Amino acid sequence: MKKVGLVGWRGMVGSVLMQRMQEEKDFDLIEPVFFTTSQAGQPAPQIGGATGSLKDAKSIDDLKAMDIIISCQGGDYTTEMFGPLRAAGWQGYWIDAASTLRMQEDAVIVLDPVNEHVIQGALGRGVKNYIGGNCTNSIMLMGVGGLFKAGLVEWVSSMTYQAASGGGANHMRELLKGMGVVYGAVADELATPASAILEIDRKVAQAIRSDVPTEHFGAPLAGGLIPWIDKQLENGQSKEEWKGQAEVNKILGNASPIPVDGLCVRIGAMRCHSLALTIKLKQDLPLAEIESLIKSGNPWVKWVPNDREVTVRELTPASITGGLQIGVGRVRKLNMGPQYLSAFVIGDQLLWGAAEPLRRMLRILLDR
Ligand SMILES: NC(=O)C1=CN([C@@H]2O[C@H](COP(=O)(O)OP(=O)(O)OC[C@H]3O[C@@H](n4cnc5c(N)ncnc54)[C@H](OP(=O)(O)O)[C@@H]3O)[C@@H](O)[C@H]2O)C=CC1
Ligand SMILES: N[C@@H](CC(=O)OP(=O)(O)O)C(=O)O
Repeated sequence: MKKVGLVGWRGMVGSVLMQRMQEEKDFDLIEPVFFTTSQAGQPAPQIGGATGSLKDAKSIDDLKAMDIIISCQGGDYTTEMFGPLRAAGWQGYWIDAASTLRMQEDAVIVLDPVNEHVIQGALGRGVKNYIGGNCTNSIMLMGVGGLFKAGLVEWVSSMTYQAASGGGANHMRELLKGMGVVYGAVADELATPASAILEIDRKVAQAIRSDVPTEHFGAPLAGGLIPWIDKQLENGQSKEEWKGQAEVNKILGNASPIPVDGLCVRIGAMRCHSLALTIKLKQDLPLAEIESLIKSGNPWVKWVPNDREVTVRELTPASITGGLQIGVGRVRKLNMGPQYLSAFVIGDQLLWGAAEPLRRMLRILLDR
């Protein structure tokens, strides 16, 4: 059995990965070894039949003993450990959630329902680094990958609605605390049906400006939104926006890049990322054909007809969160012309957005 080193297993992405690996019985196929950057020597978790103690995730010798390493520990860890580990002669497979290595020549961005051909080609060439994509990009491609596969996409404008979980556990907590602060500011008035709505609104605005915590997001998210995610680049894009075109084309293995651009916005959802897409198709196709191409993209596409009642029930974080289905709906032709299509795509940011592509890459390696 392959020795698989698990780094970052107790973080948010790592915990979702552990859950999925247990559900899919992946631990039956591996010898798991749990690592930590902070708790070396403490007992390993009771996951997947592991015994013994936690290994030091900074020990090159311990890491070198692994056939495969999966890291959900974050970019700083990858930056610190990956180079020295390879320099020490380690030849194993590195599977990672962090963005650090994504764009490197010797790394593949993994999303096998969309790019298994790219992954298999790279395995054949002896590539050893397999990195999960940015959550928004993975969710978009899981949603409308069928259109890309058919070679129909001329360009995509993608406006995102990204959940708090993209920032990590502390960001989710901050959102919830902020919601509590907003509610608390007007709890008495809400209990009194006769209270004046403008007074409630004034107090809420005051609470959002002054009292909602901003330590992690840098601005109040509860009751609002933040139209910037990640660093600022010189061309005016945010880093999150830059990843769209760079990663989507790398995932697809495109020789000539398809333009992908838009604005990335943080909203007060917990763990579902959504995207409102404008897609320019290379040709005018009937909607029924477009629907069948999108549905044929992969088995996780949940097609939601462009109908009010079903959309508000099925194409929402409340419906999608915690599951593997990727909702695709609001698909219609836009006024701009018959080749212009709208689509709304929504998925769980921690599943297809982070943990699931890594888990499936492990299975691809184990099945070889
Ligand atoms: N968040 C996301 O949605 C996405 C994240 N990623 C990547 O995954 C990386 C990890 O993200 P995420 O899982 O959100 O990070 P977390 O902050 O939840 O976890 C990272 C590490 O923090 C340490 N840690 C310290 N205190 C605690 C605690 N109380 N509970 C759990 N862990 C603790 C753990 O390491 P130790 O055991 O060594 O102390 C853990 O592995 C990101 O940096 C990013 O590179 C990629 C795509 C999406
Ligand atoms: N930046 C994403 C989450 C993330 O970790 O992305 P990446 O893996 O590309 O750094 C978000 O905030 O929603």
